[in-house]
Amino acid sequence: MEDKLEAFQDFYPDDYSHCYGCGRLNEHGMQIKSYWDGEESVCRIHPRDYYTGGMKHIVYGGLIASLIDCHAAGTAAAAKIKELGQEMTRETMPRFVTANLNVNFKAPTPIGAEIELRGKVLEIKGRKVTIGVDLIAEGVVCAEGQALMIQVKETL
Ligand SMILES: CCCCCCCCCCCCCC(=O)SCCNC(=O)CCNC(=O)[C@H](O)C(C)(C)COP(=O)(O)OP(=O)(O)OC[C@H]1O[C@@H](n2cnc3c(N)ncnc32)[C@H](O)[C@@H]1OP(=O)(O)O
Repeated sequence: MEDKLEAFQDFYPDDYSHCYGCGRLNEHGMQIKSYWDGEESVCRIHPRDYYTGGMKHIVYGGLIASLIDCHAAGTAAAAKIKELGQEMTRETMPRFVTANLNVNFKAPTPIGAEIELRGKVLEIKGRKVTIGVDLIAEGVVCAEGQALMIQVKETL
């Protein structure tokens, strides 16, 4: 039976599905899944309890940056295809890589809590898409990120 395609990352073709953060074919990765929620994108994940950042009860900052990065990459692809007025398919989905990523760590992110990432499309300018992402745990915005994503030329 064919897999149910729903999340942005499910539309990445196999060759582009090995990312540690979002590749559905990376069995050791986080395999995050991002979706539209109105004009925003959303991703929810429960990081394993060994992703600790120094102290046992907080999440490692590098993981936080990875989550923001990969959610922004998926949101950029979904936003671009929406701008083009096309449907997401494995044939049409554009691929984006990170050119620049900034993260402000605002509060410790508790281990064990569900993390919600909420993405906003800030700008689409040709191949360049800028995404803002809030990382929220237990109702607190623990980190804010902004990513400049560039569309891979072969997928233009
Ligand atoms: C090939 C990789 C495949 C990945 C598949 C992903 C699948 C999904 C997985 C998701 C993975 C999750 C995410 C990950 O982890 S992705 C992994 C981490 N990221 C990378 O490894 C990317 C490495 N960098 C590159 O490959 C190239 O530099 C890219 C492709 C980004 C651009 O090189 P390219 O030759 O294509 O384009 P260009 O140089 O003509 O620039 C074009 C425009 O962009 C502007 N600009 C460029 N850089 C910057 C900057 N730092 N700040 C501000 N602006 C910048 C530039 O001024 C120009 O603007 P304009 O003059 O047009 O106005």
